[in-house]
Amino acid sequence: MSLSGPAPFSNRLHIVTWNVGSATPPDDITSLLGLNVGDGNTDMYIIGLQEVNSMINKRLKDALFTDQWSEVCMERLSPFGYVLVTSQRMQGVLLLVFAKYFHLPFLRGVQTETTRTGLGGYWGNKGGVSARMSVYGHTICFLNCHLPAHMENSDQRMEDFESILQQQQFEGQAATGVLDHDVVFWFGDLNFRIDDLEMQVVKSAIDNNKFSILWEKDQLNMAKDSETVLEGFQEGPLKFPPTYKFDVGTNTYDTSGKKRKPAWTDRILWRLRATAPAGAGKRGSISGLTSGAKVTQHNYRSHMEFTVSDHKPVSSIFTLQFPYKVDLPLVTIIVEDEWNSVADATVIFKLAPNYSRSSWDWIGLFKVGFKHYKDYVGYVWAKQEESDFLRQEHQVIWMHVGFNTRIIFFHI
Ligand SMILES: O=P(O)(O)O[C@@H]1[C@H](O)[C@H](O)[C@@H](OP(=O)(O)O)[C@H](OP(=O)(O)O)[C@H]1O
Repeated sequence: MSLSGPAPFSNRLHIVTWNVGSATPPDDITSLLGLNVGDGNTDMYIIGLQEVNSMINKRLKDALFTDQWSEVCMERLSPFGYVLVTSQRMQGVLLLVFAKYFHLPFLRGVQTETTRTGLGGYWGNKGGVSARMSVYGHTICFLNCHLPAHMENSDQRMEDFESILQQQQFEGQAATGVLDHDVVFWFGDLNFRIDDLEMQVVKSAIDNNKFSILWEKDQLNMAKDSETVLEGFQEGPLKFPPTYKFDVGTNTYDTSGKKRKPAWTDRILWRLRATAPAGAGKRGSISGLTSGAKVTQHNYRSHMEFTVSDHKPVSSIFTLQFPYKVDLPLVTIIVEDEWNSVADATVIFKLAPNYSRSSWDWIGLFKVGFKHYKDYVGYVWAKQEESDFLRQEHQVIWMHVGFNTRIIFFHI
């Protein structure tokens, strides 16, 4: 581990949650991703969807991704240098985590979890999917939930959230449960409603931009006062109109026979792990290192322009700051020269002393603009021969590769 001086390290995250209501993706999601207004400084995109249709996308050859939403997100983000780091799907609940390709060597311990809570835990129409990783040495967990619908199920939503937290356990020492991570982002169609107030009162508050009248009757805000599991979770002010429920294709609240009361069902919250008091043992010392972690929310908004679903998408941009950065690569790849022939296609790699090799390690050759880690042009196994044990440098040679562009990664 290296402490690279006093300068804090910061990461810009763009998080989206959207219940897409089984719709096919709209042609253009540029504004949802802020690609039209951004300064290109976003480090990671985290996209949590609910009610994704399971229809197989025949255009996609790679069997890994079988839905149009993953494809459209990859198509939009890869030209900007974002690569899908991991994804997790549980029926309609989908989580996609993208990062700028040059961060990849420093995103480690990537794991995902799923928890079904529908039909008493047997059906994945409701529940949570998560992805965790360490980012330059700091543990982060992203949890995308779709909690039960309907006004009267507020307690059930809290119970399901607790059971998702209990059931999601990751391997390894650094962080085993969701709340053990340095930072947690919790988002999704959490399905909380606005209690008590009559439809007319809610609609008039919305029409007159007086959202604060509704805040205190929002079930999630109310639950924050009484539920211990919500301690430490923070959320920015809801300064956008409730994102549910709209007539599809319009910006008009539900005119169907169901007449659902508008609600902020779609939310993005975050939580910093509490720092253990001094002398609290091993955990305490880990916490000591992360005590300067800071999350700044730059915006929290809905996107009214998207009408394919009965929900509007919600997005938020955050800066994450940590007091230090672990930026020593486990593997250094050295390409000495331009490759002009197959014979030149040689790469030397050096491993950090603390890196324990696996026979599954491979080195991939990627085109600039690659979409995910299996999107390689070619790969070779980073095999370890007995005679290699004492060597610090190792060499691999590619055969049969094209020589257009290249990015090389060691896959752990
Ligand atoms: O698709 P699922 O997981 O089974 O759950 C449905 C989903 O949450 C819909 O949003 C909801 O419709 P509303 O948003 O209109 O309430 C529907 O309620 P419903 O049974 O009243 O149609 C739920 O059953």
